[in-house]
Amino acid sequence: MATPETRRKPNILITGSPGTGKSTLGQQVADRLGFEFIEVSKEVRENNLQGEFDEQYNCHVLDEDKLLDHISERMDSENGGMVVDYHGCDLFPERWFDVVAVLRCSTEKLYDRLQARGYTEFKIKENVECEIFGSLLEEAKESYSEEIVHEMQSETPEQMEENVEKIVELARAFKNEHTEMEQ
Ligand SMILES: Nc1ncnc2c1ncn2[C@@H]1O[C@H](COP(=O)(O)OP(=O)(O)O)[C@@H](O)[C@H]1O
Repeated sequence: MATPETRRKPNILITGSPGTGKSTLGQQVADRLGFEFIEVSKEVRENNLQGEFDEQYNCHVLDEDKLLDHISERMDSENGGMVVDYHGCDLFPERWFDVVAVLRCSTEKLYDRLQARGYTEFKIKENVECEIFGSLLEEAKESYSEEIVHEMQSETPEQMEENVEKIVELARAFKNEHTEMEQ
């Protein structure tokens, strides 16, 4: 079972409230680094990892155990090089990640993005509140060592580009540190 000490390439988690830009950023980071991208919502849909239907949210809840089982082989591999995006982070084993990016966005922008997605007022309000309280940042800091948690603003295309660069840099720094240790 790989750990941050033994992994050849870093595993990267991109988290944040829905609509903050996780899947857009995750895909760009994976393309730049040649890493594999696990977009959790897509993985769940394509592999039937849903749990029960939630009437209030009008969607299926995630079956966390099924998801973890489904991705564990890739996440525990010594090779590393996985980019994962999900609007939660305390469900994953801490050993899986070397870099955790938490995306943040103003409530006005987030509201517009979620409305454009066709979310109900109820669901928009829940998600915007989650962002106002900084819930994901807190969850990330509680679940991972603070030095690997990076808060990033994701409101403009320029910030999207900066975030890609920053994560690519962090991934390279991880690789350099590990190569030095091996010498
Ligand atoms: N930094 C940003 N600048 C401009 N638009 C963005 C930014 N981040 C996300 N968006 C836009 O917001 C929408 C939601 O992004 P998405 O990546 O699907 O978010 P998430 O995966 O967090 O739900 C998309 O239309 C995307 O283009």
